[in-house]
Amino acid sequence: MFNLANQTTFFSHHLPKNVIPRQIFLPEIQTIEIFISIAVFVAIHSLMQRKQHGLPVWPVIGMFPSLVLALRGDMYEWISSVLCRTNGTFRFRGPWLTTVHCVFTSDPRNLEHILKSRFSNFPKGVYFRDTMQDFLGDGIFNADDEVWRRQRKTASLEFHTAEFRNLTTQSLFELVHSRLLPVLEESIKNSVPIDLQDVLLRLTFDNVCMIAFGVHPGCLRPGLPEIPFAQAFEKATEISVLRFVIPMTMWKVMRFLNVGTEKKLNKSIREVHEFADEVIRARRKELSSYSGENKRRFSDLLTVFMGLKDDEGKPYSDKFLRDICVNFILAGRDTSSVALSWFFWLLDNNPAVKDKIFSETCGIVGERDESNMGEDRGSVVFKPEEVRKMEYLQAALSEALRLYPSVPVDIKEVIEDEVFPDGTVLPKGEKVFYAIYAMGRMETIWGKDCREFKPERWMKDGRFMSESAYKFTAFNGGPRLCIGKDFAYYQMKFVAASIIYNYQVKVVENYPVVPKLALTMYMKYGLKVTLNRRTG
Ligand code: HEM
Repeated sequence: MFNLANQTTFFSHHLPKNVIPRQIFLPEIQTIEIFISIAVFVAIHSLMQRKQHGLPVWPVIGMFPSLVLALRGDMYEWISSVLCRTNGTFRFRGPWLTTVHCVFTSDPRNLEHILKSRFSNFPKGVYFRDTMQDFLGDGIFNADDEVWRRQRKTASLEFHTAEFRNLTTQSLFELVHSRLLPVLEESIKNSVPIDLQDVLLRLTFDNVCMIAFGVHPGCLRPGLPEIPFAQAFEKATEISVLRFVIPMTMWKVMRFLNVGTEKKLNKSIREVHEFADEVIRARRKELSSYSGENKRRFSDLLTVFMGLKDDEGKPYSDKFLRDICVNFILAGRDTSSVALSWFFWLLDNNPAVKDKIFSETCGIVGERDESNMGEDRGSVVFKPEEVRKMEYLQAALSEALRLYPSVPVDIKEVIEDEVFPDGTVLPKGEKVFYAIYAMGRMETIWGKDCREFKPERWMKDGRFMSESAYKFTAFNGGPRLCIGKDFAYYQMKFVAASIIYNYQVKVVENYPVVPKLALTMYMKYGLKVTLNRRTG
């Protein structure tokens, strides 16, 4: 029979001599038992909620433990697995009294609803604006309503002018032939692997600075020098995204005290802004020395916006001009280069696709008239009309973006109570994350082979066939469809074709390739490759 007195004696025999045995009373044991029973019940109940809600829901802290665990691994794969379990939509419940609550979706019907049918009810919203305000200010990515509309209209018009097209293609041509290929040649000469992601980031950074500012920071040149502005820009995007997973009050307090990640963010943003302010000052000075028609020789966005007036008929402030440029750099810098990095990694794993792209480029060069034949391989420059003909390459790039979209997750906020087409109820103020990365991994959207890299799924009768923007959302959709989409395809095709036509690219064996948590889908450790010149 259970005897409490005997139990106490048993314990006292086994205690070191100098420890005075403490009496354990029945009520105390009962309290412990009750406490353990409650804990077990709560744990079982919370874990059982995983079936209904996709994740365990704990009292007070909600699903936060799962998020913390996910942050230590691959966040995008984690979101995808939860969305696959929950048929494409789930509600994330964070700790009580925090802002970490939202809905995740990857259902194309919901995406069409958000991005097109009910566009005005799903702005970027206060939460996104608050989180990104320090870095992006009132620039196009961070703006809604009139502030967004005005920038969108002006930029869209400018992107379609002949001067702008000339500026972008000319700058790209020079970057590839006078910078990229010499840098790649240097790595062959020195027989050292090269970080292709770093090289591509430098290329698109120089290219987009030309588009936004009309200046060339010179990131891509032999020796690959460190450019403080580019480094600060990267740090600022990386740290800004952390604000989405830290409770708002916490990062606001850290910002106020200027400590931890907020201190680093503050420093990086200051450096980005100082660079932009300097360019703006120099441009104003330069423009004031020109008159009339001479001003037309600048077709970058900064100069275009400098010539416009706000609602009150006043020229835009330097701060607003800075925001516009910083946002365009963010839009055009990382997106194409990280997409190209994933593309080259996928080609390394799929040599048959690489061979097909090489054959396509050779076929196009082969169609040139006799006078151009016999050109040295390195001196072949693809013309815009030839780049447009590379349909299989376009399919392969689209397939890479389907699996590794440059913007893996995007966010909107609901203004008025709403119901998604899949029945999910969204109260006013709810934050909605649409998981573009997860969409590429949904069998319900792309079929059983969704995780395979198959450019052929984009080809029909030998021609590239695009997909609905609500199924393939790498470039967003609806009124906020990426302004730079056509240019981005041109840029990626030109760069990819120039590399593949000239070199065999091989990823260094066993090189770790994993995504990094940032606004855009960087490879955490870059992409180390070796190059061999093609001959013949
Ligand atoms: C592979 C390359 C690219 C991809 C995957 C891409 C993707 C996207 C996505 C997903 C958005 C929506 C972002 C949001 O609203 O939160 C977007 C917007 C935008 N993109 Fe791109 N982009 C690419 C290249 C470019 C380039 C090269 C430029 C310009 C030089 C550019 C300019 C813009 C602009 C200005 C917006 C804002 C549109 C708006 O809010 O109205 N993009 N892009």
